[in-house]
Amino acid sequence: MTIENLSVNKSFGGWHKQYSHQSKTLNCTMRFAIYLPPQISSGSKVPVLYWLSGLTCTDENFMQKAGALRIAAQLGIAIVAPDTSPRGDDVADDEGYDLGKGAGFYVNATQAPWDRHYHMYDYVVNELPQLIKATFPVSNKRAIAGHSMGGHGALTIALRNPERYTSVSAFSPISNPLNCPWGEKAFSAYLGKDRATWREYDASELMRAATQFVPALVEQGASDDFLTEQLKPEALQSAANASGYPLTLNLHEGYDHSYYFISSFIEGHLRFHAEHLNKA
Ligand SMILES: N[C@@H](CCC(=O)N[C@@H](CS)C(=O)NCC(=O)O)C(=O)O
Repeated sequence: MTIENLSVNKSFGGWHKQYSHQSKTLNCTMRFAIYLPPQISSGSKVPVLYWLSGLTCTDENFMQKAGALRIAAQLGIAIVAPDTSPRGDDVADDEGYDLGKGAGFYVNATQAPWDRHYHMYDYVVNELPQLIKATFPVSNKRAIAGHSMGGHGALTIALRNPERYTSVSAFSPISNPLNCPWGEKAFSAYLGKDRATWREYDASELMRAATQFVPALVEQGASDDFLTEQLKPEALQSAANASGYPLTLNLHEGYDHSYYFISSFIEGHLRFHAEHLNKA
């Protein structure tokens, strides 16, 4: 496992770093970012929050715009931000911003031409955490969070792997991709026509059937342009009610879909994760 360091920036006493590596799972070269808090200087192993970004993003959007690093430094949490899809000239793409590069949807594609590279589910669940553990001073404690498409990714990954994550949170997640245009377009392409195969990537379906619980926190802006057609947090709430899932869903008057919204509430999410990551 060779990885190459691309950048280092000291920030709030810790370090923001970007790396590239050859991913076996995605069959291409990938970039990710990690924030290492100051606590690693004393030889401590720190827990990790994985952040999954939304459509059109790379590893950079969250690290530059969310205002998370000051709080992560205080709390002693590392943050890992992967890219949102496989990358490279030989990777299949689409003209739309909501399919192909920048839009991997955190699934394992089964349909050509996408199945050659688009295995973001396995990358985030298996390969990336193994690489992070082998390379950085991190403990086995892991949490996961994300925005929009990344909120869908974080919720579905935590719901399917409850033993791996202490907590999950999301901003403006695509909560019911089976029943929205973004989800229908991406899942038809990546997973094919059989909608039965889509269910394992739908947060509301998974939450409704859940028997093992990972504490979940969701933030949603009431003035988000995507709220009614694409995001459907009411489907997630009704699923949580059905299974008794420990979901806290907060709706915020006037906030939209942007990083202005995320940066307004990120501190609460980091503190929520710290509380669960620091439990024995
Ligand atoms: N039509 C929009 C949709 C993309 C969008 O809103 N992306 C969100 C995630 S779903 C985002 O985080 N954009 C990058 C940013 O704000 O830094 C665009 O192409 O700009």
